[in-house]
Parts: sequence; C-alpha cells; structure tokens
Amino acid sequence: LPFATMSSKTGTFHLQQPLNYRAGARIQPVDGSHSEEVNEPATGRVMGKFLFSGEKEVDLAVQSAKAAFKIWSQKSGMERSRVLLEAARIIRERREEIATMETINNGKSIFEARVDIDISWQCLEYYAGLAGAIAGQHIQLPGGSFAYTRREALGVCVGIGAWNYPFQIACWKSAPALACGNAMIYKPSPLTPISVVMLAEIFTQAGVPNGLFNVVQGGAATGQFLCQHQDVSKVSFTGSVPTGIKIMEMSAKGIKPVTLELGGKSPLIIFSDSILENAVNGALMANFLTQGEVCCNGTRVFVQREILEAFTKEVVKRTQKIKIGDPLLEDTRMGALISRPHLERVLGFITQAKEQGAKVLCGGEPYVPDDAKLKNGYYMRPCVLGDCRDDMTCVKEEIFGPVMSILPFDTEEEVLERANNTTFGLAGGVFTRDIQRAHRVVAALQAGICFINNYNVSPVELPFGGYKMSGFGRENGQAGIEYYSQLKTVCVEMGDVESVF
Ligand SMILES: NC(=O)C1=CN([C@@H]2O[C@H](COP(=O)(O)OP(=O)(O)OC[C@H]3O[C@@H](n4cnc5c(N)ncnc54)[C@H](O)[C@@H]3O)[C@@H](O)[C@H]2O)C=CC1
Ligand SMILES: C[N+](C)(C)CCCC(=O)O
Repeated sequence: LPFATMSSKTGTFHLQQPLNYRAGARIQPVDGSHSEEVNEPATGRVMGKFLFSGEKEVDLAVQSAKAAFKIWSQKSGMERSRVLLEAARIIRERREEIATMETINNGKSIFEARVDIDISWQCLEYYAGLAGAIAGQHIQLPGGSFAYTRREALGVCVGIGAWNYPFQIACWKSAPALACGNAMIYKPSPLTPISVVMLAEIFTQAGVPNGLFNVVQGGAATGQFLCQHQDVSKVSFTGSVPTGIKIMEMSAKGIKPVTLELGGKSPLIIFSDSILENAVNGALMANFLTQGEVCCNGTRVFVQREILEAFTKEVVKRTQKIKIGDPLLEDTRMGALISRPHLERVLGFITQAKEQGAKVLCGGEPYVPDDAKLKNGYYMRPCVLGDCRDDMTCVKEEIFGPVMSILPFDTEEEVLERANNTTFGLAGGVFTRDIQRAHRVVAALQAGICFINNYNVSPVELPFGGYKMSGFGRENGQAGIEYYSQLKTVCVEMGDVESVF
C-alpha cells in the first residue's frame, strides 16, 4: 500500500508518486505540460509537484474507460454490488490513512476528516445495496402484447470535484455511477489532487475492471477537454456557480446530461420557542465545519428578536472556544483554510462587512499558532457578525469561510420572504418547538435540502442537491440512480402486425 508508511505528522509528507490513474495504475500523463505545486494548508509548505493532463491524456483515459465499460455494464447488479462492498471494506480498513491524507491536503481537522471517510464508505455500501435492486417495469398491453423498461447505464461519466471534500465528493459521484454500470473519469480540484488516487487504487484492488475509474489531473483546460469529449455521456460537477454555467454550456453542445452541485447562501431560521442550546449547536454546525468551506452551510442565521441577545451571547461564547490549530492533533476542531488567496478573500469579506456597518462580535482576523512550523499556515479565527442587514455583501454572497451573519427578524411571514430572497437554493434550516410551524416553514423554503431542529447532517440515504442557481440533479439516496442511468422502453408485439397502408 503506497501510503501506508507515510508519516502522520504535519509538515512531513512529500508527494512522490504520479497522481494520474489510468487502466489500473498510477501513471504520468502522456502530454503533461504544465506542472503545479501542491500545498499543505496547515504549514503553507509545498509538498511536491504534479502534472496537468492535456487533450491526449484525456482521450486515453476515455478510451480506457470505454473498454472497461464494456465489461462492467454486462455484469449483474449483484456482481457489481460485491465489488463495491469490497471497496467499502478496504476504505474502512484504511480509514486512518485516508483521513490523514485528506487532512494534510485540505487542512480540515482529522476529527472531521474521519467522519468524511466514514460517509464515503457508507455511500459505497448504500449503492452496493441498491445495485441489485435496479430494475425496470413490465407493462401489459392489449392482446397479450406487452412492454418492459430497462434501466441502463449511460457509458463513460465524468466527475469534476471541488476541494472541500475531495475524497467524499469522489465517492458521492462514483458510487452511484459504478452501481448503475457506468465507468467514470474523475478530475479533482488541482488544490486537492491526492486522495482520489487512493480511491482509484482501492477500486482496482476491490476488483473493478482496469480503466473503470480513471483519474486525470488539471484545472479548467483539462475539465473542458473532458466535458467536450464526444465519448463522454454525462458530467457530474461540484463547484461554483460560474464554473457550473460553463459546464452546462459545454455539455449542451453534446446534449450531455449534467448534475450540478453548486454553492449556496442558505438560511437558518431560529424561532424564539427553540431550545436555545440546540439552536446554538445547530448554528455552529451550520457554519464552522471544514473552516466554513461547505456549500450547504446556513450562513444567514435569522434569529427572532425576543431571543436575539441570549442567542448571540451564547453563539459568540461557543465560537471563541473553538480550538484552532494543527489539524492532525486530536483535539483540534478547526484547521487551516484551503489556500492563502482564499484566506485573503474571506478576510476581505469581513473588512467589507465592517465598512457596510456590520459589527464583528468575535474572530475574523488571521490566527498564528504558537507552533513554529504552522506559522505560514492559512488560519483565521471563526467570525460572528452582528448588526447585519439583508443588503450587505456578507449576507448576499457566498463567503466559503468561517463567517456567520446574524440577522434579527420578527414574524414568520417576514423571515420566509427574506430567507427566499436569494438566487441560491441549496439548503435551509428551522429551529422551533412548534411542529406545525416547522413543517410550514420548510414547505415554503426554496431549497433542496431542509433541516428541522438540526443542521448539516447528511446520511447517504438522503438525496442531496439544490434548487434555483444552486444546481439540479441529486446525489445520494435512491434518487441518485436516476442521474446515472437511462430508461429504455421495449415494446413487444404478440400478435400480427396491422398496417394502415
Ligand atoms: N453543492 C455542492 O455540493 C458543493 C458546492 N461547492 C461550491 O464550490 C465552490 C468552491 O469550489 P472550487 O473548487 O473553488 O470551485 P470551482 O468551480 O472553481 O472548481 C470546481 C472544479 O471545476 C474545475 N473547473 C474550473 N473551471 C472549469 C471549466 N471551465 N471547465 C471544467 N472544469 C472546470 C476545477 O478545476 C475544479 O475541479 C464554492 O462556490 C462552493 O459553493 C463546493 C462543494 C460542494
Ligand atoms: C457533509 N456535509 C453535509 C457537511 C457537506 C457536504 C456537501 C459539500 O460537499 O460541501
């Protein structure tokens, strides 16, 4: 196992192996022109370099996936299920090693990375369970004739991922894709290129045909070669809205179906009858996982005026206690942001918020850990903003960092209007003890994923995806199957053909 001997101390990992994966092995791309550095967010150190793939390598990856698709798509659901279960078992076995790699490359705490890896193998197990149940329908027609439907694979699917959940996003895409009989070529974000290659190795070890899951590395250009390739049948994308628009435009040229999991600016509505401690915990969960770099975060926290003071006081107190630092230490709960430019961008939103009249109630400044090796890492103190208004930039735009905006409200009608007044629609949450109100509020929220009296839990059995400009298509849950398969109708005549001519 290539990573088994790696050191699990921050500041010590060196990238040595190629990060492309084709036909069952790590390889260097045939036309790797541009090389890119990989950083360790916790220290700001360069861990090594890797090559971006050009059009030739993309084509070779597609050809190899096509060959694997021929074999894999002929297998029964039960046969595919067994292989996926074996892959899930290997991930469980290598959990610590994968979580450590994820922490080193992303900067999130090891505590969270372990949860990410657990969700990842659970996703494979879940779709392994569904693989044998993928079936069509039988439809009786007059005179003994009948029809049936077949749920068939699409072919070679492309997955393009963001940097916040590198391994998990790859599993959310590949598990349903492979369960349905497809092949997949995956392109991770160039900021987090490492862990997905471990997934590719695990699939091979579990018994998928060589080429069924290939990895190409690169940025926009490589992504474009993938989306434009004529032998690619589908593109599943997780990332920002502007890139999502480009992906959809490119895919439109080839009439390729797309799944888009894009950003958000989700509302979390806290009514005065909530259990305060749960509401505070919910708001922390909604804002500070993975340094706030989570698409479905509830960053607009609407608090009913009667409890505004009590809630704010408690949320600030708890935020100040979050332990920031070396992400590989057991008691760290917030690590480093993904990159220096991203950290600057997040801090810029806070400066702008102050200029627009918001009050920084805590945090919002860079954090320099005592440990000397961490002093160039990309850390900041999590921030709570008070005195926010709906027209402020920090309330309108996705910050993708640990910044919570608190917004007072008076009535249910008013808060719903304000909560929905956004072009995004990924998630939303409500805290209240009034069950009728809870269901009424989520029914009115224009969002794909809603939480009542919790936030940001995401069991793999539940469909995940957005409304409005947060995208379309669903990942996870039974719904995921629909987005990686197509329906064929077969009409069978049992009598003679009656011609009208
Ligand atoms: N809804 C969801 O499930 C999630 C959404 N996001 C969103 O992602 C964003 C942050 O992630 P980033 O990696 O910065 O987003 P991004 O959109 O810049 O990049 C995402 C991926 O697309 C690739 N890409 C960039 N330009 C491309 C092009 N022209 N053609 C093809 N591929 C291209 C990138 O290399 C990367 O792999 C945030 O806005 C966040 O809201 C992040 C995680 C989950
Ligand atoms: C796991 N969860 C719900 C915290 C986040 C998953 C969505 C994403 O990739 O940002």
